[in-house]
Amino acid sequence: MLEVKNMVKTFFKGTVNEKTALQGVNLKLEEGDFVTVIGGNGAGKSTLLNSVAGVFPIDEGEILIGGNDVTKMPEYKRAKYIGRVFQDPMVGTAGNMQIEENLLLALRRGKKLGLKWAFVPEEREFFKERLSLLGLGLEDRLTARMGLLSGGQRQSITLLMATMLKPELLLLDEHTAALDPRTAENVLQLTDKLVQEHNLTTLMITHNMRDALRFGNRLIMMNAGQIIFDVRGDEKKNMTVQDLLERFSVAAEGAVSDRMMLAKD
Ligand SMILES: Nc1ncnc2c1ncn2[C@@H]1O[C@H](COP(=O)(O)OP(=O)(O)OP(=O)(O)O)[C@@H](O)[C@H]1O
Repeated sequence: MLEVKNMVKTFFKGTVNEKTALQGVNLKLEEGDFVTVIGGNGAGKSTLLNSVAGVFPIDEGEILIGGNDVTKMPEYKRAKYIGRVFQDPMVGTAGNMQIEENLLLALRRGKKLGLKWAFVPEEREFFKERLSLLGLGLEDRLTARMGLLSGGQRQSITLLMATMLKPELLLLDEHTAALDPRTAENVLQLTDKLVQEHNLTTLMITHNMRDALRFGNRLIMMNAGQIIFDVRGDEKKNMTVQDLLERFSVAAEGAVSDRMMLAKD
């Protein structure tokens, strides 16, 4: 589903600010793998997701999504394979458009919309059905402006949109970090439900080690642009936050970031 081979990314190459953010990353995800990604600040987690999404070109290596070599494919073309949700709830949806218009955009992704915003009745029914999954009563507010909704409501709709046409790959970059704890938990539960329901291959960055252990079938830990730990299945299930911290301090010579420590409980 996703294969990353020897990926290298250096920012500001040849200048005093040169920074190698990814130092030969290799990663292979099987269909339905739900992988949580942890690591300290500046470890390269976002750069990994951004490189896969094609936000910038990589310096070395190869990226294959669903068997297609996308290494040199521009971001807008790669978008047909990828669903993304970012940290900022304002980014994934258009605030000045209605809920149903946003959903229609997601449903017709990659197709020409034409001049008319003609809804087929079945599409409205489908949107209502999908929105009712959220348990937020939004199925009765199809024509409400997205900008009027709370961060959690917007992030939930962004998730629905990102998964509406089953993507080959779902990329979640700390998508609950800007939400209050209760809302974050609801959005995480929704994420898990959608990932299981559609058997989505998923990479989810989180700073919360408990969440990294609770969700997904596999966990990778990054440090200094490399994957330093990759654990799955029962071994992951049986791990504790303390085990993770120990792994991290051994591999990263004690460089456990403050945010990771804070996210311990
Ligand atoms: N667009 C960019 N331009 C320049 N440098 C960048 C850019 N994106 C990331 N970097 C640098 O690359 C390194 C890795 O950053 P990245 O954002 O991938 O880390 P991260 O693990 O996601 O960290 P955090 O948890 O703090 O978000 C850092 O040194 C960062 O400053």
